[in-house]
Amino acid sequence: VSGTAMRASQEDFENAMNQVKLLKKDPGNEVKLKLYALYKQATEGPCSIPKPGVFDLTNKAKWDAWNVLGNLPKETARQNYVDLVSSLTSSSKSSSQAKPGADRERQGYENLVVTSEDGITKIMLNRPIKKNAISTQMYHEIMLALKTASKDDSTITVLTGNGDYYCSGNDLTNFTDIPAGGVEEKAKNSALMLRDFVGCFIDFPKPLIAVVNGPAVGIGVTTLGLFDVVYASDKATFHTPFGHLGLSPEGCSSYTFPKIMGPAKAAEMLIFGKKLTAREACAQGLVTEVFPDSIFQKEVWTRLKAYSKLPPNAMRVSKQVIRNTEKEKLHAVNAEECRVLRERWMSDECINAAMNFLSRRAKL
Ligand SMILES: CCCCC/C=C/CC(=O)SCCNC(=O)CCNC(=O)[C@H](O)C(C)(C)COP(=O)(O)OP(=O)(O)OC[C@H]1O[C@@H](n2cnc3c(N)ncnc32)[C@H](O)[C@@H]1OP(=O)(O)O
Repeated sequence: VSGTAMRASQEDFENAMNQVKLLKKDPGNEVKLKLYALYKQATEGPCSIPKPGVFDLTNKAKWDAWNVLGNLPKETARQNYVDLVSSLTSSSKSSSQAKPGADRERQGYENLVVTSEDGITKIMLNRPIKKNAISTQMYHEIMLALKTASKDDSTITVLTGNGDYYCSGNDLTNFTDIPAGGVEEKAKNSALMLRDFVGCFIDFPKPLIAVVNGPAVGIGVTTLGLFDVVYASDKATFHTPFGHLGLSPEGCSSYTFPKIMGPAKAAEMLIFGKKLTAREACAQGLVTEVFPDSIFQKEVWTRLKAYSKLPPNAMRVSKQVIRNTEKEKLHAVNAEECRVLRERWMSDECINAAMNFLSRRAKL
C-alpha cells in the first residue's frame, strides 16, 4: 500500500489476467477501459499508435485511456493492473454477501465507513467519540481507502466526518506509544507515514471533494488545499494550532495556503493559529461554498450526485490539467515539511504541549 509496497511479479500479472476472465459481474466500461490501458502500458509501454478518428468511438476511448497513462513505467502499470483486479474480485465477493438493495459498503475498516453509490465513493471518518482524531491506524486506513477509490468505478470521491466534527486532527496519543528505538525512531516512522499519507492526496487522480460537516483541526484543515472542492457547513471552523502545539505546518499548507489566501492571511493561521469561521475560510478561498447546517447534507449531496454523472474521463483529465504542473513541487514541499516536523516532534515545546492536552490541563 505504501511507497515501499512490493512490485507485482509477472506471475501475479498473469494470475490477474486470468481472474479478469472469471469475473462474474461485468465491471462496466470505465473499469474495462482502465484494465485495457494498464495491460497495454504494462506490456507495450507508452501509447505510440496513431489516434483513431473521432467517429471510431470504441478505439478512440481505448486510445484515450491508454494515452492518459503517459510515461507510467511498465512495472507500475503491471502493479496497478494487479491492484485493480484484486479490488474487483474483493468487491464482487463482498457485494455477493451484501443484502439485496444495500449500498455497496466496503468492510474491513475499523474507523472509516466507505461506501460507493451513484458514482460517488464516500470515505467517512468514523470515530465521532474522539471527534474523528486520526490515529495511526486511521492514517493507514485512509491511505488504503484513497488508493482503492482511485481505481474503483466511481467518478468522484468524497471525504467527510461522522458526528459533530469533521476531524480534530492528529490523534495526540499517537506519540505516547514510543517503540524500543525511542522518540527518534517514532519521529522517523511518523514522518515517513505522514509523507505517504499526504502523497496520496497529491496524487489522487479523480475529483476529490471535502464535505466539512463540522469543525476541522490540524491536518484535517491543511490537507484541504489538496482537494478540488471544499463544501462546509456554517457550523464548521478551521483551526491550525501549530504554534500552541510546538508544531509546524504539514499537508503542503506551507505552499498551498499562501497561494490560496495570500501570505499574510496564511501566516496568521499557520503561525499564530487563528481560527476561521466557515464564512471567513470561504472568503479566503479555502472553502468553495458554505451552506446553513440545516440544509447542508441535502444540498451538498444533491449537487454531488449531479456532478458525478458528468463524463468521468473529462473530469479526470481536467483535474490533471489543473494539478499536474504543481505535482512535483507539492511532493518536494511535502518532503520538506515532514523533515522539519520530524525535528519538531522531538522538541520540548511539542512534547510538553501533547502532555498538557493529555493531562487535560489545556484545551484549544
Ligand atoms: C503521526 C504523524 C502525523 C502527524 C500529522 C500532524 C498533524 C498536526 C495536527 O493535526 S495538530 C492538531 C491536533 N489536534 C488538536 O490539537 C485537537 C485537540 N483536541 C481539542 O482541543 C478538543 O478535544 C476539541 C476542541 C477538538 C474538542 O473539544 P470538546 O470539548 O468539544 O471535546 P473533548 O475535548 O471532550 O473531546 C472528546 C474526546 O475526543 C478526544 N479528542 C479530541 N481531539 C483529539 C485529538 N486530536 N487527539 C486525541 N484525542 C482527541 C478527547 O480527548 C476526548 O476524549 P475523552 O472523552 O476520552 O477524554
